[in-house]
Amino acid sequence: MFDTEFLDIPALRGVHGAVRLPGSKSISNRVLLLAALCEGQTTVHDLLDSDDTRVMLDALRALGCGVQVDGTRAVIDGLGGRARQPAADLFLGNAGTAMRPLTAALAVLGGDYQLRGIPRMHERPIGDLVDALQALGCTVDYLGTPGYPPLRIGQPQLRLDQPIAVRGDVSSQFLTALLLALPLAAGQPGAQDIVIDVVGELISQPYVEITLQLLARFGVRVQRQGWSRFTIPSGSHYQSPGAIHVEADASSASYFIAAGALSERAEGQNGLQIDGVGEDSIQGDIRFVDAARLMGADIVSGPNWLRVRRGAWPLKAIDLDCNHIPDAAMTLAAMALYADGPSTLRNIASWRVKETDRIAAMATELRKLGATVEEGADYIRITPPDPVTGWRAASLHTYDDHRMAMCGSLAAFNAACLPVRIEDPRCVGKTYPDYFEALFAVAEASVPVPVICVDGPTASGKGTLASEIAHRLGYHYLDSGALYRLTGLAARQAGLEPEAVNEAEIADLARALPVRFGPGRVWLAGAEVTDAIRTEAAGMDASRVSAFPSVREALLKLQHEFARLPGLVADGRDMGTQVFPFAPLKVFLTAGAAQRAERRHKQLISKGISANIASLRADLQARDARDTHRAASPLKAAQDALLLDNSQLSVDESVEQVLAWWQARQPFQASA
Ligand SMILES: Nc1ncnc2c1ncn2[C@@H]1O[C@H](COP(=O)(O)OP(=O)(O)O)[C@@H](O)[C@H]1O
Ligand SMILES: Nc1ccn([C@@H]2O[C@H](COP(=O)(O)OP(=O)(O)O)[C@@H](O)[C@H]2O)c(=O)n1
Repeated sequence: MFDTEFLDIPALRGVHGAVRLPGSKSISNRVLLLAALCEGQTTVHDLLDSDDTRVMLDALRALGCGVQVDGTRAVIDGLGGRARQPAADLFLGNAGTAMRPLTAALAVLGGDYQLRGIPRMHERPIGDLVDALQALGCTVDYLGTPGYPPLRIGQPQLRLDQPIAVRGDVSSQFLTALLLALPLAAGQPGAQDIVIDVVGELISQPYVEITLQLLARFGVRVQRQGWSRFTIPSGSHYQSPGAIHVEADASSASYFIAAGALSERAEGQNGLQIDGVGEDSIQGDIRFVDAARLMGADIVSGPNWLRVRRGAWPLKAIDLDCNHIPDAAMTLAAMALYADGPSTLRNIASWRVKETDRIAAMATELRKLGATVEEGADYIRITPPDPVTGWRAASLHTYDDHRMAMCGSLAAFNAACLPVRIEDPRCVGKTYPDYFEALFAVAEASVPVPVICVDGPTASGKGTLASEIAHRLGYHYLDSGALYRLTGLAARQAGLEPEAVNEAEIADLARALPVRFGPGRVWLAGAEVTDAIRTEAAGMDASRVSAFPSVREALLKLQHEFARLPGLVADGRDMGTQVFPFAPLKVFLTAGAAQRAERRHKQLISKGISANIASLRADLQARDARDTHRAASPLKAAQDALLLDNSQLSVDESVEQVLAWWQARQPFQASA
């Protein structure tokens, strides 16, 4: 997951290959609650691992439920219709799929519970559900603003002989919450059939359909008359199905369907394969496929998969009632940027009460990209920018809303080849923590991937600076010196002295270096050598093998492979002069020999290695001399490099300076 302040996505040409989607949020949280309420143990496979599911799991633990999670597999010991903890204070973040059904289930079970979330959760209405629960005898009180969480739940005096009325035109989650909770009462001795009447037109019916299907999996068959009356038969009770698989998330699929439809078609490529969900999915958002087809996407489907590529181009503008796909419809708004005229998405009033006011947010951000946007109480109309001259490089605010961030990434497919900045990319953690990684794994940039080079003499702080810049930008990091150190070590292991007579053999080793990098660690031929390549002797060997032109040539391809989306920071001696000569920012980092010797001394002492400053200084000057005077790629500043002497600067000051240089070269307007 990208944990950076912002993420810059270079312009993208297309996507190809295959992507496997994470589990559905709606199904995951419903299944977790049902598994907790039922009798027996349930193993949940392919569970989504995200902020919202973590919130639900924590709540279930707080209620005394046995919960074991191992990646995407969870084993839940059902409570058998009783909360084991009669009192609890539950923090539910911004997860509507946890707040609503837990409120209903706990209100029906009774106890002393408080349910709260982040400030935005306290602005999301829940009054219609509370009204319905109070009418049937539950005790639910507001702890803050009436009509909104936080809530306090007490003991109920249930009256279930009359039909229960619930509004269906604000959020279908209220009905879902009651449908999940009331079977807990239907199984009690002497209980009658429980009838729920929906007041107003029920929106988001497909989500209710998911609820009904999952209830059936847990042994409760609800009878439905149209979409207005639901009957839970007396005697219903929850029974574990033993094991259950969560389908991949159809809403998450929408971003890749859109990306496939926006991709330039290339010879020999067969579009993007999306695994984990097919057109026969039980999730309502799969109907996004039809909407994407209306806009021109070329989509085929099989059991549990979809394949997408560009069909009509530009996309066709649409005028569509999106009530049946409220979440995925946001993706249509992003696709509308590429249409042949204005597109109107209607009947989307529910957008206003989601993670943020999504109509207002979408209008503001699409305007920044150059679109003309009209918004109404329950619709949005988007006129796309001129494909070549109308686009702007925008820094998109994401409102702590995962879908705003994922939709924003689709702006990177613009033909003007402008990058797009996504602020707070971490917000995708709500439903799809690895969204950007998944996108970058299948995406191809339409411009060279941005590279920042940091070259300079030994112990000037290149590694420290470059890895911190990479961390701050979410870029990959290449420690090119490590490749020479690895080559030196591989030569030693093969019994080869780093001398000219062995150059050809050492170059052969370098060409097929069996190396693997992990965060802060490195392996050579399967054995970890993170520390072994850091000794001064290994540094000296590295310096010697690096003087051989054929070794440098052999390592070139490997170094180029590090330049992957979204970008790279590379440190070494010749990053800016030889390896990445077209890099948009080159920094030549220096510091006085005395300071460098002192830093290296401190670094070694802190690792428990004894060292002498005078001999370190002599060594580094010898290394400087060899690196500077060798014929092959000598150490020197590229002509267009910016010089940074950090003798008197702290690490932070150096980092801020380089970030400021980088920002100054970006085309983004600051976000208001
Ligand atoms: N600007 C700086 N001020 C003070 N110490 C620094 C600075 N930059 C790096 N250092 C320290 O100097 C040591 C050597 O830095 P390193 O990044 O390993 O250098 P290089 O990669 O250039 O050989 C490290 O212990 C690091 O913390
Ligand atoms: N791009 C690079 C990186 C390192 N090197 C060589 O490899 C040796 C080890 O690199 P390093 O970056 O780990 O070394 P230090 O700067 O930490 O001493 C250096 O002394 C250079 O001689 C190179 O020639 N070209």
